[in-house]
Amino acid sequence: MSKDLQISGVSYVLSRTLLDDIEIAFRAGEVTALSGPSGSGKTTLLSVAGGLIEPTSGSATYDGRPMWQGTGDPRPEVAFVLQVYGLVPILSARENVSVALRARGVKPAEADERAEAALARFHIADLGDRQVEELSGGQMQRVALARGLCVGSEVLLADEPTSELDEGNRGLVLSELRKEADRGAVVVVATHDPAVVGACDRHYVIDEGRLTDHVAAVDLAHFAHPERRLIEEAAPPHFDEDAPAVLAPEPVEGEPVPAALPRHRAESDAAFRRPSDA
Ligand SMILES: Nc1ncnc2c1ncn2[C@@H]1O[C@H](COP(=O)(O)OP(=O)(O)OP(=O)(O)O)[C@@H](O)[C@H]1O
Repeated sequence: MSKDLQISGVSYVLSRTLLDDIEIAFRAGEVTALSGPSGSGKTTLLSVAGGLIEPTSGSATYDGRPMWQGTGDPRPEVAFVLQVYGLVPILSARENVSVALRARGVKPAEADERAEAALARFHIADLGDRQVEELSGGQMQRVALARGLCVGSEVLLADEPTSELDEGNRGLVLSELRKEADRGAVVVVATHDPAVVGACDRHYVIDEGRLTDHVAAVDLAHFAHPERRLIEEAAPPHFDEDAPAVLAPEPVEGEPVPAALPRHRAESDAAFRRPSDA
């Protein structure tokens, strides 16, 4: 049996539906990108996929076994790189990595040695003794990556692992994620970064908790404009289908009256079109 991470008919409902009948096979040996607008359900899907939360219906299974174990603890073969890092601020960078190994039964001396090597993978071996609370956001992100990747997990779920990194470090992270896939792991990366998506083997897009079926049409550049994202998070274009045209700018005395601007959602915004719109 292939060691894929199978998401079968997964829905997750709280006061509203956060995931709606998701069907994906995350393949072993591949790096898969998961993208979509902010709040579309990427983190929620990773949480179901890794066994942190129980789906309302459907299942996540790896190697034929359910990810949800009834406790919210992930299976031992799963590792996360969390969006908020999940580091212990008062521990050193090395200790933060080492505890993940010790929790998996690695003896302290060996865990420290492997932690050192994991930090070196992300070019932060020199920060090993530094308390995490003294690190920059990008440095913390690399510690979280070192911790996620050091355990040699079979399933690696990374939530926006490059959001704080410059181009050079992003390339480094991508090549390390690739190594994880090359040794046979399932690697899933939730990301807004087109460069990350471009480096992955497969790409799925979520919109309002649903998997879209027009992946090829996604305008990747859309995700790269933080200012545009901020505007759209305040008033997502796909939520206001019937919104009137944006108000015309104030007229300036002595100049022709300006025409109303076109609607915010442009025809080219395929990334945010629902499949039913196509
Ligand atoms: N515990 C919760 N209770 C209620 N709503 C929740 C809960 N967790 C998440 N949500 C909502 O579920 C939706 C999906 O959230 P999620 O974090 O999965 O999105 P995302 O695609 O990862 O977003 P981002 O790109 O901003 O990280 C959001 O509208 C969020 O507000």
